[in-house]
Amino acid sequence: MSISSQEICILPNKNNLALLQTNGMPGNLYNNCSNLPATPTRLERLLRERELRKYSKCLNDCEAELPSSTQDCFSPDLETSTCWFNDEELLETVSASRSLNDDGERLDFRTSKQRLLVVANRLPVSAVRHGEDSWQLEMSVGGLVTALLGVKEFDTRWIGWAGVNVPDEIGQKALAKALDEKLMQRCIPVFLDEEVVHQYYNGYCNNILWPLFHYIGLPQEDRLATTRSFQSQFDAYKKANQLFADVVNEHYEEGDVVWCHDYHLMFLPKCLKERNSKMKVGWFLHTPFPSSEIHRMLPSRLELLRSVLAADLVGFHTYDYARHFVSACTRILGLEGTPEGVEDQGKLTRIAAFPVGIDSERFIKALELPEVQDHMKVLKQRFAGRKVMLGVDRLDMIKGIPQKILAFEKFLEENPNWCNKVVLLQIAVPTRTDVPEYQKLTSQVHEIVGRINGRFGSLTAVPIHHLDRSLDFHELCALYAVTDVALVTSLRDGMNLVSYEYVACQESKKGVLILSEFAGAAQSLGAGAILVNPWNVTEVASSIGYALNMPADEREKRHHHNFKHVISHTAQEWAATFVSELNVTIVEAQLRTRQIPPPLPIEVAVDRYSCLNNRLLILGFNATLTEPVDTLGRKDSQINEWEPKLRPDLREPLRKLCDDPKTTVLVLSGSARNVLDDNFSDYNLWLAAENGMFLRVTTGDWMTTMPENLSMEWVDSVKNVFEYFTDRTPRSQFEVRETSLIWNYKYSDVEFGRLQARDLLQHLWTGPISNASLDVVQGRRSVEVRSVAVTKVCFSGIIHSWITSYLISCFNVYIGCRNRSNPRRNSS
Ligand SMILES: O=P(O)(O)OC[C@H]1O[C@H](O[C@H]2O[C@H](CO)[C@@H](O)[C@H](O)[C@H]2O)[C@H](O)[C@@H](O)[C@@H]1O
Ligand SMILES: O=c1ccn([C@@H]2O[C@H](COP(=O)(O)OP(=O)(O)O)[C@@H](O)[C@H]2O)c(=O)[nH]1
Repeated sequence: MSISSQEICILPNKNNLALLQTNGMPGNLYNNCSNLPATPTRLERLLRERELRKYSKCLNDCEAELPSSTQDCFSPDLETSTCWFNDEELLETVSASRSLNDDGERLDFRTSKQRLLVVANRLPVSAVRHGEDSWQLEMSVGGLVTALLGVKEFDTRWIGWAGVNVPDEIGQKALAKALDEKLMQRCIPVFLDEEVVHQYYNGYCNNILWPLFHYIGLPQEDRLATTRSFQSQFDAYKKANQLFADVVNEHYEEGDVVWCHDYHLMFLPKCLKERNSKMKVGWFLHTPFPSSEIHRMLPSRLELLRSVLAADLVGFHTYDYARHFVSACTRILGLEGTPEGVEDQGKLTRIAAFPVGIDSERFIKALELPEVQDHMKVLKQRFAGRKVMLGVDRLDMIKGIPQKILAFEKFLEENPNWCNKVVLLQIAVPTRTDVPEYQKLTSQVHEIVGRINGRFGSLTAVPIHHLDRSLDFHELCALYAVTDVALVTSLRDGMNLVSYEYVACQESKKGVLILSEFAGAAQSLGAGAILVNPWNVTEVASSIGYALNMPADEREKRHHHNFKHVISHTAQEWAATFVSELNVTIVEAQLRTRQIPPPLPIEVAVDRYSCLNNRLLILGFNATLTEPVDTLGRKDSQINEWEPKLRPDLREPLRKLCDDPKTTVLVLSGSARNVLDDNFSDYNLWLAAENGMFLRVTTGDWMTTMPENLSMEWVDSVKNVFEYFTDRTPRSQFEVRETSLIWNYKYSDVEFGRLQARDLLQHLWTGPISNASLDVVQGRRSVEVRSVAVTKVCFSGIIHSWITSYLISCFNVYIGCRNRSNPRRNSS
């Protein structure tokens, strides 16, 4: 079949790439592309990317064949059609979507489905062994599986653990084969031995990270033993992540998108990028990310954050989780948080919220299936005359099952007339059964259910039906469809897809959703659901009463609102949005990299250095030769740390450099003369204090380059302002130098420090310095006020003439200073 005028054609034309769009196609956004800005915004890039993929998919679906010559595509219609992109950037976007063939000139529409490697701890199926080489595969239960099975737009391979130990090669080969043939998404197993699973999955993942991320905290009392085995569990975690990385590397093809999932694989982005820095890596967290104060408790807090930041794009269900993550990176790692993400040494990791959804169509369509209808009939008969409330959860402490049941008990207590008229069906799917905490929870729940049924039940009926098992998809849909109220009381929950599924199946009944405000879903379904604090049993009990008595029109309105959301925010949309964002992030990163001067390759520098005879090394002091700041502010009690000190490990190398007759060293700093004297008097070098206002060789006296008429009348009033803010900003300090004043808050709480700095600047601008000829320099964590003539830039003029007149003829000059993470924000 050839491409008709109702389809599109992507043509490369010499240097430009034109995407020609004909009338009938969707995506009219760029119909008038002469308006397309030369430098598109991120949103525009994203829209292009998404549209492009839609087109490719469209062509793919109708199996369009490429005409023998791209010129064949021209038709009168096409002549008048819209010309899209014509920039190099689009070429990258297109090739990112794998539409570009090897020679980069023609596009192969048929390979345009982007290859996606989904890497998650768990495969969508769990394996049960039936013989030496025979395996039975069963669907895994959990929101992550539900969400990812809904992803259909990509050529997906799923890499994960099959939930079983397979020590022998025959078994491994047979399982790999069975998985390869499974489902529409091919599955590739990662084999983990029992000890690794015990330490990594049961231990580090489910006994440490999971409770911590859900605000349950680190092991205490009977979980205290974990504290001692923490390091070995963390080692197993890293080892397991490396095993996942090995499998990814084995199956990776250039251009693939690698999407890592969840708290089990926080180390994976780093492992992958270390091996191949060009790999497109995204990481998504399905759980909450807690406040930085909670994350801070984790002994491996730094390593985990750094590893995740190796990814190009990091995603969370909600803006709150993303915000917490950025805050952990700024407070714990001391990095720069920007509206786009987190920046470290010029590298930006994009951080954003991507709320997951479900494959709503699958649920809606399932309701028509005869087997689902049959289940519905049976359920309706079984509970005729009673209102039915539903709970569907993994039997996990975060799901608040005991709290839910206690609230239901309270409701029955307070509303005895409802006793025989309402029933709670609780599906509690066993999970992580090897972890003692989960075993304990099971007994606790059984005990409460038994007590309440004993208290409120009769010979013929009990108020709570509790099932410790999972249901198949059809049974579950039937339950969702016939019940009157769904009760989700998670104490914390990344998203909670059960609430989405319930809404999707309630188009006819319009049941009520009672939803914990601590589930991510509360942010999307909050307007239609009754939101509750699950810890407040009284509130939940009264919400149950409200839901059971809710008039039909209110139910309808609430349901309609949520239904609209569920059908428009699907799992497919979620994945497509994430991958588009990842593709665009990579294009933008490439554009950024081109703007930043590349780091000097060490070998080249060393080579050049070695073959020269007269060298001048100009070194910065603060953060170049001093200890880095402990971003957690632990050194606050050690006042002497506030004084900048030459790093002990640099003393020897510096001495060697200074003693080398072929090398002259100059330390150029904003610090005062006495600070440089204290640190460098013993070395044979040049010192330039206060940004070059003072200069001396250590064997001689200080000279000044300060202009004679430099006015310092402003100092006292600025000092008053600095004093005021130092008093009110714990761990901040100010320094009075001979030509400038500097207030710094590098040991203070970074966010508070920034607010205070803003306020301080306001005071300065409207007060003491409003008319003075001063420079106010806002540093990364400081504010400096100095006379206009006092800057390193001025000094560079001075040094330039000094070097020219005195040294340049015989020296080769090197300048060393700290790596600035955000040049825009740094002044001086
Ligand atoms: O694999 P398991 O240890 O048996 O646990 C099942 C899954 O539980 C968690 O699900 C989360 O993902 C959902 C979808 O994004 C979300 O709605 C829910 O709030 C989360 O709890 C876990 O994060 C997965 O990795 C597990 O596979
Ligand atoms: O018997 C059951 C009970 C639950 N689920 C599925 O398990 C997932 C639970 O996801 P959710 O996001 O609510 O929580 P998670 O278990 O991932 O924490 C949902 O998709 C349910 O359809 C299932 O397949 N069978």
